[in-house]
Amino acid sequence: MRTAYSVETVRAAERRLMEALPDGGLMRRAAAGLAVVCGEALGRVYGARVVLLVGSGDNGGDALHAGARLARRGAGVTAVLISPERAHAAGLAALIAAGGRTADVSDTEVVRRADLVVDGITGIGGRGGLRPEAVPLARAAHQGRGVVVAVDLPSGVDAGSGEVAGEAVRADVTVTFGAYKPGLLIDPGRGYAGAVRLVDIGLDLGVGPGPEKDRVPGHSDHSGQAVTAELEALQYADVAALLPLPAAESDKYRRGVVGVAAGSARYPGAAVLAVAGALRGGAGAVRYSGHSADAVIARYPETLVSGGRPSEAGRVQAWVVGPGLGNGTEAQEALHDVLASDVPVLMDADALHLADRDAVRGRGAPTLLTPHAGEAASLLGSDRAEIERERLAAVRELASRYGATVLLKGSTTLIAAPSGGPVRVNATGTPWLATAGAGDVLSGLAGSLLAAGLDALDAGSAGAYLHGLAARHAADGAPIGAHDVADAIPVAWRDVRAL
Ligand SMILES: NC(=O)C1=CN([C@@H]2O[C@H](COP(=O)(O)OP(=O)(O)OC[C@H]3O[C@@H](n4cnc5c(N)ncnc54)[C@H](OP(=O)(O)O)[C@@H]3O)[C@@H](O)[C@H]2O)[C@@H](O)CC1
Ligand SMILES: Nc1ncnc2c1ncn2[C@@H]1O[C@H](COP(=O)(O)OP(=O)(O)O)[C@@H](O)[C@H]1O
Ligand SMILES: [K+]
Repeated sequence: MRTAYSVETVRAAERRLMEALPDGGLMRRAAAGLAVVCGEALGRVYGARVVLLVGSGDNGGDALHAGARLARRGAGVTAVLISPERAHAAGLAALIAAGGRTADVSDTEVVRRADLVVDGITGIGGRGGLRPEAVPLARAAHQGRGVVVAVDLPSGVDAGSGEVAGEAVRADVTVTFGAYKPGLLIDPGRGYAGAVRLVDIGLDLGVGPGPEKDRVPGHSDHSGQAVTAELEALQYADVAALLPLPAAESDKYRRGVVGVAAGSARYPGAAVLAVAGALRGGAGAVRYSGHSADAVIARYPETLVSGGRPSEAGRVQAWVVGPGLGNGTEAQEALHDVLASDVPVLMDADALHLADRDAVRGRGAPTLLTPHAGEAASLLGSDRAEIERERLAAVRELASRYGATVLLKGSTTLIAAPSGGPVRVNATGTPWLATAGAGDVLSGLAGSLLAAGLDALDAGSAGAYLHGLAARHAADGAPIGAHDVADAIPVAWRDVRAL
């Protein structure tokens, strides 16, 4: 499990550690790790042209100390000081003592010519996008020939949310200290970070190795304070441990039956795609209820179809409702039946528009909502752009309002439980997944995992993981249709289980 912590949590852990270390000791650790990654990025340090973009806080101090190390190894190091009078004094002295020099903030040419640009404008203390004086430097770094290494996080990215208000540095590599920050894992910030390298500076966040310990919410650190991760990203091994596997005594019913209430005369394809996902999600059988039975059977003859209402379809262990359902009376009846059932329900697409909030909140069994940003915006009375800017806040707000687990789709997929706790983030997707019907496949897949017995948070996050991985396998650099994603789900399972 990869975890990210809030800025407040990281700062508190830093304070505790700083008290135990000599003055400047923590920054020297950070700078040493940063210099190692810079050296790797350069390949050959001796004779390289290194430019440091130095802001007025400790982030600039890290850059200056790392620059001093590179200068001692024979690099030509120039520090562009954005506020010369406020630059980190000890860092600047170390750089000058090591033979480095300074340049004026207007000198974008030196940035353009550098082999390596180290972005130390702002770290976790940054607020808002880059200020105007820093923008030309960030642009020059992007346009120049050198590799860009961001210190702690790309300047201009909000550490807590990934929001980018205005411009931000585009890094090839980000060297982050002590713990991942949410802004490195959530778009748009994630898109600015490049490859993220975590440097251990000895912070104690109460996090041990292995997924079990990481998963304990409110795990206690040395000071006795509860430390809860802000975000969790499942890794291969975590997903492998969650996947339902048939045992010797399994039969199709014991593996779980998933019901799919989807499709309409107008949108039969959505039913076919949801069933396609459901058949590959680990349930032993898929029941289909609705008006697209002929289309479903034609493509997937193994489906148990019924043309009546979901309440007449027979026993299932979880329902998927919504894709292509439409909004007529029959759609409302189907949704009513499904919500009245005592099994977990995944609601997607039209079901999200039709559902009454109190009906969802009042359910005894778990509910998983899977909106994309547009659907989330209409549920929250907001607009799509705002949801995409502040995904973390949006998914938490929805989970709390609906008393349900919410999976917010998009370039970054986030899954939040109604009880709070760490939000899951999934990064296996690819922009090739932005294709019509891909969400229908996900709803079937995650619903099938629910029917097989996973809880809503695990079903959503393991489903999103497999879905993204399947898309990567299917696309492999070329456009794909949603059915290709469904076809590649077994490849993704094998990939995860191969560990
Ligand atoms: N704490 C520790 O133990 C350790 C911390 N470490 C390092 O310290 C970093 C945190 O340092 P920090 O707290 O000094 O804040 P930092 O990120 O440098 O930025 C604040 C400065 O930037 C300015 N500024 C703000 N917004 C801006 C904007 N949009 N555009 C431009 N400028 C802006 C703001 O100026 P002001 O608002 O006062 O005018 C203020 O002066 C952390 O990320 C890590 O790298 C490591 O060494 C490990 C040990
Ligand atoms: N830029 C992107 N990068 C990665 N995944 C994406 C991107 N855009 C969309 N997706 C994923 O593609 C799927 C699209 O689902 P959705 O928006 O519901 O489409 P549809 O309604 O056509 O099925 C979701 O799983 C979403 O997370
Ligand atoms: K930075």
